Amino acid sequence: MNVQPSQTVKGKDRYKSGVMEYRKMGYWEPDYEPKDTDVIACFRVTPQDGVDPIEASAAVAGESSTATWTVVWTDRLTATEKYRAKCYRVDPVPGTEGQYFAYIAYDLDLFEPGSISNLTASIIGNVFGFKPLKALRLEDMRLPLAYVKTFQGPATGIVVERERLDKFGRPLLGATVKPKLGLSGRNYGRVVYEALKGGLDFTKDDENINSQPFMHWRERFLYCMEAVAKAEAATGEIKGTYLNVTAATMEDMYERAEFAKELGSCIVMIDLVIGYTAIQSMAKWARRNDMILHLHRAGHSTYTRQKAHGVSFRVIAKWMRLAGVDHIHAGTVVGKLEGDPATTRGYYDICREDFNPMRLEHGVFFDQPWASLNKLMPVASGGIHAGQMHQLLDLLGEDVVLQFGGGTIGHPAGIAAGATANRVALEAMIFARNAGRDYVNEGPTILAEAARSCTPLRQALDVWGDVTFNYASTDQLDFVPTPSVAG
Ligand SMILES: O=C(COP(=O)(O)O)[C@H](O)[C@H](O)COP(=O)(O)O
Ligand SMILES: [Mg+2]
Repeated sequence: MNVQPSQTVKGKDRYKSGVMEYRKMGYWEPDYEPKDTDVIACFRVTPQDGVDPIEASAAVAGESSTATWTVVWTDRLTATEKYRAKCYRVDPVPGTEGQYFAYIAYDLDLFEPGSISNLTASIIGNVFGFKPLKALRLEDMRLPLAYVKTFQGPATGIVVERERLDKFGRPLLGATVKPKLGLSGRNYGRVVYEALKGGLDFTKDDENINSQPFMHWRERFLYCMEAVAKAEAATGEIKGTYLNVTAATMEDMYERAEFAKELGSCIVMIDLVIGYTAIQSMAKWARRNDMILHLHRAGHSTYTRQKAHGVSFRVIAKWMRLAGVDHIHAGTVVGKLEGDPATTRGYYDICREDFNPMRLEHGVFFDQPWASLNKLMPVASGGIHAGQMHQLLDLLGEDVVLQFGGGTIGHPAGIAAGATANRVALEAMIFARNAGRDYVNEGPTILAEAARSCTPLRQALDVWGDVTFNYASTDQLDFVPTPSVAG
């Protein structure tokens, strides 16, 4: 592919009525140097057959900022050179035919401060349906410091969460109550009590538990908080249960969250499907009310999982850190759901670092400052069990919630035994790590040693020790971008 110089039409020809290619309208500017205050997006563009990649990329810049399909004279009433997004670099995706990484810079004034809805209405607004493109994926974004500063960020943050829970030096342990649907409030509360008493720090509602005929929300909240209080009394530890306040309206969500607070809960939960504005509203509520806010990423795989089309989860993670949730499901690598190790590592870094350096090997395309926004606790959940503890600690680190739903509740000796197995496995692994042992390679031995004096752990290893989910990932990093060939 040849380098194409700027083709922006200058002078009065630029505003002559009619259709003009996007690259001629000023949306392809290979000499443009992004400003520190620009928002930058990297898209994976798959043009239709016969469509020039530079023109396709310029069109993405145009349609996600100021352009329409034809020249409009009203551009001249604005500072159009400033407001036009500029595609300044296009690289072929190495090893993949017909796909290109397009880098686009947006002036900060195009965005309302502190609004994910406004940001996304531009960046992923119309452009994903644009006919000359076969597919489009938002791979990553660089959010400038000046913009990051306009967001609240995580309501509580990892440091304060640990202080409130009085738990340090190890991952937190949780479990999703199963079955997902159908339990009555009283039976549900029993699961919560058993799991917390057995050694977990948290239990949680599943993404689709709201207020159904078999258990209305108040019933669930009452039984769950009774279970938390009893488990705290029995163990002397602080416990929590993520009460899912997801509902049809903001008013309903506030009502549920207020009730959770009234009952003494330290945490509430929402689902990603409630939408960006609702998430930001709940984050502000959580900050005002000293609550931890857990986000389940329900629905994300509909647009994050396919490499060629949609939005990478690393971008969703960035948006959610800005939006202000405290927990986010970010993948397990070894569990039942999609999670390439290198890609997942990138997500975890986005949640937990104060500054993300560009790390192409983890899919992170840009340096990203976080301006001291609180850190976001990643949550690993989905088909994990005690036999993987060494791998989980190695892959995911210490600031993470490990959630074993089936891997607690499905234990042959019952829920409390399942929780104990997980707690003992975790503490044995942390102890081995802190004692300087090679816990990754010796992991199975360390677990077997611990299981000698812990029957629940032995039973868990007997049942699940060999369970793995080995499938090809659909969202692997297939590239280390080479220097630009067009820009
Ligand atoms: O119910 C579960 C896990 O249950 P279990 O522990 O029984 O498998 C969660 O909804 C998923 O993990 C979400 O996935 P993700 O965390 O990837 O968003
Ligand atoms: Mg679930």
